[in-house]
Amino acid sequence: MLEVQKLFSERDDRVLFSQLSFTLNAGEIVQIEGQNGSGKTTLLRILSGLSRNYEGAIYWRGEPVAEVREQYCRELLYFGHQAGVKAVLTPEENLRWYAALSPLMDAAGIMEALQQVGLRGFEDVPCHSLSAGQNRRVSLARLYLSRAPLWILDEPFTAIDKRGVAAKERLLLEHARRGGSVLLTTHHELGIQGPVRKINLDQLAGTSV
Ligand SMILES: Nc1ncnc2c1ncn2[C@@H]1O[C@H](COP(=O)(O)OP(=O)(O)OP(=O)(O)O)[C@@H](O)[C@H]1O
Repeated sequence: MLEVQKLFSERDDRVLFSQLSFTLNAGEIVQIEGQNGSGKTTLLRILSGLSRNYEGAIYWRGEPVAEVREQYCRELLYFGHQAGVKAVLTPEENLRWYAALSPLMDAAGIMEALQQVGLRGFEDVPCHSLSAGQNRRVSLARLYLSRAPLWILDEPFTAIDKRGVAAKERLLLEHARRGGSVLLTTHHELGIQGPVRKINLDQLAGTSV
């Protein structure tokens, strides 16, 4: 589904990765590993179309991403470092806003999604009154609503407690079993028993995998 060829990126004259090539297939979960500052977020931002700071080629369903950008963005769910939640809105309003932006979000499932992330009872509370972990949970609730085939998730488990992490890991596995693909970074050791492939930027920058 997603193919990366000979990707090169540098920051402040420091090469983060070069000649980085890999494929993310349907039904696969790929974890990008690497030490702090190795370029994981940079890579995910490039693949999400948020950064053009790269050389190399990115293909979506066999087509250069630049030529199918609209379709690619529609089929992509990106979860970044920031919770991406509007503080003045409630959890329910935030999810309705997301659903209005994406045709691949199931607005009818919002209350169930809030239940799944443990936020029933908080649906009407402005997000500025919620904790950091609860705000991350509002954003993570999008995973329960999304029918986007490609999930790119940057540190999705930050500030999430153990039970929450286990539930999200199950969700990633279900997504892969339905034929979806997941590309994620996490410093947390994944407990997923399934199709997880790892790419270590420390070891593999400059090579093909
Ligand atoms: N806004 C920025 N301006 C300039 N350089 C930056 C910026 N953000 C990151 N960098 C540089 O790019 C490099 C890669 O950063 P990146 O955030 O991709 O690393 P990471 O592997 O995700 O790190 P972490 O595990 O700490 O989240 C870092 O060494 C940093 O010096």
